[in-house]
Amino acid sequence: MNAPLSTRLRKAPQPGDGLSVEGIAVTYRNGQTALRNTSFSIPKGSITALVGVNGSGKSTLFKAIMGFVPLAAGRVRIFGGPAADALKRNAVAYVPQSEDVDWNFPVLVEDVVMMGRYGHMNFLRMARPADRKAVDEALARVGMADYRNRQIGELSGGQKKRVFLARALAQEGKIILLDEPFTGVDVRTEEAIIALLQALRDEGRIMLVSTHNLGSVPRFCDRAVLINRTVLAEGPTNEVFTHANLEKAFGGVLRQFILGGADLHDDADPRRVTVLTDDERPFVIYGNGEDSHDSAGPDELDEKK
Ligand SMILES: Nc1ncnc2c1ncn2[C@@H]1O[C@H](COP(=O)(O)OP(=O)(O)OP(=O)(O)O)[C@@H](O)[C@H]1O
Repeated sequence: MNAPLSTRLRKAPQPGDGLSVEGIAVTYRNGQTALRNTSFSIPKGSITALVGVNGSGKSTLFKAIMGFVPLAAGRVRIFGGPAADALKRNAVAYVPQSEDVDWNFPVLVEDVVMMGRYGHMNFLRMARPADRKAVDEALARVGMADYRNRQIGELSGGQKKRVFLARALAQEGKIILLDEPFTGVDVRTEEAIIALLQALRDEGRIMLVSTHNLGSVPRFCDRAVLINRTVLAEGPTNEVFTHANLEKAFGGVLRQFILGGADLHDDADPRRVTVLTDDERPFVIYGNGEDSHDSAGPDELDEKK
């Protein structure tokens, strides 16, 4: 027998229970307004893509959630309370863009991951057995245990990303913000990171991932937020990731290829294949018109013909 409606409604994860960004604005000291009236919310146990052109405010949004930049308006709520409380509890982990990290700083891989434990330590920052265990587990989980005594600057781009992910895991962040985790990463590492994010989602964590790899988004992200200085569209990926919305988000920046008619079919089938890309991994749409959002990875294309 079905549970009463009230019980089912209570159990369904609600966006307000997770991360909620409510009408925020960020203006930098040089007068540049990077975000205005920006609102969206995402529930626990989900992966959300943050998508927008260069300079659309993705990194600024992460910094606003982390409290690194002041809000000129609005507020961020986490698990129904003020973001500052969740930040104090180390509930939010941030994996920055590679360009934002000084890789020449002489520090070992295990020390980088131990930094994730700082918030759990007292002011003397003396690592306890529980901290060392968390570091060991985090390194093992990203497949970097063998590199623990290497200098971080000696690693490849993909290995560095995995170490920073390990730092977020060691922190035991319930919300993990990842700024372009796939840039400069080979396909195998990308797959490994995606598998890890999916496992973390199944543990009930929230991941917000900025990416330019449009083709990957429908494959592993439950939701998407399209931004350009404000939110253009947000919600479940299959509703948000439409041709019309991507056009709105990217304007003339996207490269677009359309295949249809005799190039695609040997009958009068009106359906077309549209490939949108701003990066190496394109987003492929198959359907009748502008509003179709029947997406497929490039390798699925043959089956759809
Ligand atoms: N520290 C800063 N001081 C002044 N302006 C800034 C600062 N950081 C970013 N901006 C400006 O804010 C806007 C948004 O930048 P942001 O880095 O958030 O974009 P982004 O979407 O992350 O871009 P990308 O995809 O290139 O990483 C840009 O116009 C940028 O020039």
